[in-house]
Amino acid sequence: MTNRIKHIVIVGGGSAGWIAAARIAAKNCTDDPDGVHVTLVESAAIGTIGVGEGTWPTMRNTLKKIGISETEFIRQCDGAFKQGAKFVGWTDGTPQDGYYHPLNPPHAATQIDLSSHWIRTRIKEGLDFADAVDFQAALCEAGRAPKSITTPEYGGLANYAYHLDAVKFAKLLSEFSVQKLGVRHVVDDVTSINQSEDGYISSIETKLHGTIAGDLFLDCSGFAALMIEGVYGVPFVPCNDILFADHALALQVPYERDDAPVATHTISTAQDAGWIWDIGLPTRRGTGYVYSSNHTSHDEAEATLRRYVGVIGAEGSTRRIKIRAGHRETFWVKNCVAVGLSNGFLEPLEASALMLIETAVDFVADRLPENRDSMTVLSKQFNAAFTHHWERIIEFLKLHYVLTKRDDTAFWRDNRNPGSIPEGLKERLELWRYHPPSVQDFPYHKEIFSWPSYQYVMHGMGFEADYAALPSSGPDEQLAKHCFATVAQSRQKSVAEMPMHRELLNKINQYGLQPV
Ligand SMILES: Cc1cc2nc3c(=O)[nH]c(=O)nc-3n(C[C@H](O)[C@H](O)[C@H](O)COP(=O)(O)OP(=O)(O)OC[C@H]3O[C@@H](n4cnc5c(N)ncnc54)[C@H](O)[C@@H]3O)c2cc1C
Repeated sequence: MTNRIKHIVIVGGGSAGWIAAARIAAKNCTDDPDGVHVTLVESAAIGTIGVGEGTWPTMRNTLKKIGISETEFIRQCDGAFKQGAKFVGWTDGTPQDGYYHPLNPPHAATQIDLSSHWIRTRIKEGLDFADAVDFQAALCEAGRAPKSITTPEYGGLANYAYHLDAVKFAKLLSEFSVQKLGVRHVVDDVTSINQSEDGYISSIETKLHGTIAGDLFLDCSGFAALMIEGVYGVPFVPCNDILFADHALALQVPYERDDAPVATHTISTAQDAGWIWDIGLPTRRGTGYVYSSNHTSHDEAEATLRRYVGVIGAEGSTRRIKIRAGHRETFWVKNCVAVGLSNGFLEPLEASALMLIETAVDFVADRLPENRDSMTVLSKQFNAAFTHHWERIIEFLKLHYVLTKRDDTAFWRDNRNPGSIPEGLKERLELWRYHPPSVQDFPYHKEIFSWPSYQYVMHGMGFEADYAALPSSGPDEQLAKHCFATVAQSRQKSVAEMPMHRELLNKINQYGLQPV
């Protein structure tokens, strides 16, 4: 067979490059010298973005497939468990304004939709949607872990993801890929890229290592987008008319005491011109203000972040990162696939960037093209999938802004301007006024944010729904009552039985989890 795809060249050694190298090698490389092999080239001079500390639960599967133990991951990456996000001050900005978007779906999700029953009964009792339909928000509020030390690796009582140190994560993946999976690591600058007559990339030129040839090239070069933009000139599709944040200011904060609680959810607190993330790792917190420079100055943003962290963070220095919200028009051209920031980037409101990297890498690793013919078909599927993913993620992030009732600053008022709301979201919100978001609204089999996420955000933000026409009596009502009672019990039981998050992390660092 001519044009067999054997040599994969990855340019870039950030999270995208190393997740790709590890997954592709773990799945496809063997000792056969004539088989598939992977080379990763990264510049020593051009750093990685170095932030990106929240994952989705998909990371558990990714790490398992790569072959890294969960204990090692937690130890090496300063890792912690993430059970969702708490949004503070997003709805009306009053002191009691806060809701959870947990990672567990609502209870008995395949049998009943609890939305209308919650509106009819529980809401009157002052029970938040997330608390009424699942126990995980209670675990977060109590600082309890999603599993215990005897739970096997990658398993849990509750669904969970991770908080991690991005620089340590890239280092772990790099060492594992080189030592255990046979990935060739070249530290060098890519100076130019060569194409053959048919437009396919044939090789890259490096400063010290000369020419490196390949059959399939992954552009993981971050915002530089060396191949997807540099070679193929694929246009960038901006969405700053929908999502206004254009800068992030990051600041690491120490704990006041070594035994201070570690939050088991990301805290996202609304501000005058954006929002602040707060992520708890065992040894420090990572915080940052994501803001629109059209609605505040850089100095005021710095002051806002420093006010939020207080004296404990006063010594730390901030790092400003520009956000160019949007994505490529197309993502896989000929034998070049853009993965990570070269593919696109949005403000990290629901921490979906690493998940998109995993989605892209799953696609390539699990169905590595055999030859150029199959690559053409796969690239069409990949491009269709990523066009869909970006459209839907933009809508989901915008949902958090559209449902606000805040009127206090131009940032929040501008966000509700109908001209800034995608038509697809407007349409679906109209439907969801009378029917809760359901699986039928998300027909794509690998949806990034599906109906449970929409329900948590919409009900969390007090979306005004009219579900009066939905069944409210008979078997449906009985089942709903039973579900609410079961959730109330599991809320109490899980909070009583699960260890405190920091206690579990200490134990994992000392003894380790049970290997799978
Ligand atoms: C403020 C902020 C917060 C974020 N928070 C989250 C989060 O909570 N969750 C989440 O999932 N994601 C988050 N992200 C996104 C996440 O950080 C990135 O998606 C992820 O790190 C992937 O980056 P990357 O590997 O594509 O690019 P980078 O980390 O920028 O790596 C680019 C690589 O390309 C190499 N390179 C570039 N040019 C050359 C050249 N000429 N020759 C050789 N090598 C070259 C560099 O050396 C580097 O190794 C956040 C991003 C930002 C900005």
